[in-house]
Amino acid sequence: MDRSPARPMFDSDDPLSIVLEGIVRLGWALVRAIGAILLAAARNPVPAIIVVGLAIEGYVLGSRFLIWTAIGVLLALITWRLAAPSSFANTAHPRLASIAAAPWYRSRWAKAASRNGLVASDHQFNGRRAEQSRLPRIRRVRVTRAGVHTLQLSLPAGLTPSHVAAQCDGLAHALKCREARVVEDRPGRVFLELHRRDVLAPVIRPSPPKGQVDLAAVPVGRHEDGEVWYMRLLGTHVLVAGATGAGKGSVLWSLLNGAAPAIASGSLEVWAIDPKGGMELRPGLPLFARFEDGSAEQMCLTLEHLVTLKDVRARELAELGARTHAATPASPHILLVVDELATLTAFAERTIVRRIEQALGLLLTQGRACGITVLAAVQDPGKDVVVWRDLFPTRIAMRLDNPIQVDMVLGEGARDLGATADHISELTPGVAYVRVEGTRTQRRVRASYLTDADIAELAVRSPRPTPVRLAAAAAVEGGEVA
Ligand SMILES: Nc1ncnc2c1ncn2[C@@H]1O[C@H](COP(=O)(O)OP(=O)(O)OP(=O)(O)O)[C@@H](O)[C@H]1O
Repeated sequence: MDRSPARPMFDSDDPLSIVLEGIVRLGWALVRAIGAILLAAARNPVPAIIVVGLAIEGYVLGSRFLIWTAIGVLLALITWRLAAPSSFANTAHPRLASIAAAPWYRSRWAKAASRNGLVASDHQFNGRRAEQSRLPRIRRVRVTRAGVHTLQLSLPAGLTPSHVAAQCDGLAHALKCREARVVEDRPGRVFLELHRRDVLAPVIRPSPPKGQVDLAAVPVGRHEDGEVWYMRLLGTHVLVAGATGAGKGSVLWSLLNGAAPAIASGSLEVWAIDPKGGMELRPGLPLFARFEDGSAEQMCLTLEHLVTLKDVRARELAELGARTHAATPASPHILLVVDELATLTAFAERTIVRRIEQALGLLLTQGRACGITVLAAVQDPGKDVVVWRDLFPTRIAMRLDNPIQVDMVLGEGARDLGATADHISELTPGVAYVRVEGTRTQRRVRASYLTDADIAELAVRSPRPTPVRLAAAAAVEGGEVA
């Protein structure tokens, strides 16, 4: 659209030409206005139908009926709010809030975007200086049930989601919200999420046990948008990184709580290694098929047993011509939990360290197809741990000490895209950033919190069904079965 200063269409001072030009310009402005109204109606069909309905009613029945209609609608909404507050909060409130918020954001957007430098300009075009610049355009404003305001933006050529992400701080201040974050949409579009309050501030209670659990989506907490945070266990390994007190334990216990029906039915077997002397994991002993909190050598043996089991499974799969393991009670999916990866090798002799590293490397590189998932927690994602990082497809960044650690955990550029794990408050343990599978999008989440009593109840409710049935492991350890 050319917004350059008006140039005369007719090169003449003839009054008739001037009048004709005025008529053409007026006609064109009218066509554009009608087009804009139709486009707005197509994008917002419900408000458009309401406005058209009210206009017809006002025309046919007179303005008094319009007033009565408005009063009727207001009373109906108040009755709905009082009689069924949760249905109102889930259905009507987000829509009404979206309608109310849209004009506010549209009126402030141009100033907020241009003052934060979100402008695409043609510096030179065909040897001429460009005459215009463009801002991202708001396509839609939506308020979610959790109260997150989301602006869907169209990006002009020359701007990318990274440009918007880099200006999140400035946009948050300009649009009077606590935090702004970018979520990628399709090419040329992004969602700008505006968080007015921290919806993850209240402690989240664990979800009640379900009859069946899908190991591809185990509930562990809540997303910032109010949805359940599901974690995949099948076909992945999980790295949970966070400073001391960040709440790594709550991710682990929430996962075990969510997966409890599978543990009780025998389709998931949990092997636990607690190098910190069993302080974290020992309360869950009845859940574990194998538990080790002794010497580094014993922990090393446990890892090597699992490697042997992996080899047995790999051979069986090869004989069957299958490429991935299907969990059954006879051959369950195995979750190996290591509570502190760095401590595992910190105080061990060099030969043990080498054996541990070799076993862990084999499990991380070959375990997934054989139905083995490694979940490891680390306090410091420094040099020692970062070598393993790329072998963990699922990574969770809890409260970390500095921005460099955020990129160490989530990958290069994650901090710039909005994963501000170094800003997580010490008052909100369990809060973390996770990457959405298959995308560069990061989401803020919080794990549910199981008290000591909840953990004790979980251990009684969902113990493992039988002792470990690992012939291969027994062979390595001379017949010993945990
Ligand atoms: N999801 C949560 N919601 C609310 N409070 C939590 C949550 N997770 C942990 N906490 C609180 O924070 C404290 C520290 O949590 P936790 O021990 O799990 O941290 P950690 O990261 O495992 O620390 P460390 O590495 O030192 O063991 C807990 O005692 C608990 O009071």
